[in-house]
Amino acid sequence: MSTQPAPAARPAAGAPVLQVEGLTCAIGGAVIVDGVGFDVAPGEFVAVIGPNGAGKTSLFNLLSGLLPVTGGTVTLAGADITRESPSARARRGLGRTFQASSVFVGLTVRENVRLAAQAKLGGSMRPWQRVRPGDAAQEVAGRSLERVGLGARGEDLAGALSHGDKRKLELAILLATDPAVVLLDEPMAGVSIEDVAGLTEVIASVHREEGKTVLMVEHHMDVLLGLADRVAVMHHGKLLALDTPAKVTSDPAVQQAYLGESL
Ligand SMILES: Nc1ncnc2c1ncn2[C@@H]1O[C@H](COP(=O)(O)OP(=O)(O)OP(=O)(O)O)[C@@H](O)[C@H]1O
Repeated sequence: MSTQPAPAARPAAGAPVLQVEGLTCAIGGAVIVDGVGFDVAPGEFVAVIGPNGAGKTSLFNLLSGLLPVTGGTVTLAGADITRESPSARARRGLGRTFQASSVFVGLTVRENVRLAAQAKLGGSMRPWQRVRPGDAAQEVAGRSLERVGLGARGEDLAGALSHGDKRKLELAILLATDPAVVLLDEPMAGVSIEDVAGLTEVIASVHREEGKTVLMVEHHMDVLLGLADRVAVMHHGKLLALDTPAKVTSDPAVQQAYLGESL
């Protein structure tokens, strides 16, 4: 394993941090993502919406390298990453959360974050590693937990957290790897109504105060309206619209795509 921390993705001045061109994925005769193209500026917040089965998660899987690209390109900070492995993309600063919760429930909250920090710093992935004073991974873990409002829960088992707090923990794990571009796949999925506002505020502050570029799949437009600079609408694997939340919600083609579902 390399002992050098990977450099964060940094585009040339004025250039997009993420460029997607003609992105296509055909599996077994079905085209699940079809010629999708868009640019994302550094620090921008782009929401990705669309009816069920529209291709939102598949788009994220293509961006993070979990699905094979069969056409088109993905460029991160000027580097063509289309054929790179998920871990190579992560080292370049492309971070990702998943629709389903993915924390180690048998480890403490702090250990979960510390593991990610250790991996980023090029150290061991052993959760039982002895912590020394001034330990960099421990400090990163502490800062990341404070960042998401879990500073007081570090010694609790991750399995004891509420679903909403597990989502915050996933965000802290992601932040510990210091990604430049963050892909959040339905971070509100399964979160109770009471927890949605708190989680929304955490995501907003991470975006606003740390200048992270965020792409977020989300079904609820009310959550997105206050967060997103632009909204990308997927439909049948294609990019149907990409515009401000107000323009997208009043777009007749988008309303037609959502016929029978709430926008
Ligand atoms: N690995 C795969 N192999 C074959 N088909 C797939 C694969 N992954 C996704 N699909 C198909 O691609 C289409 C898009 O799925 P995807 O999960 O990307 O949609 P989505 O917009 O994220 O939906 P939802 O909002 O329900 O999560 C679906 O028809 C799905 O069955």
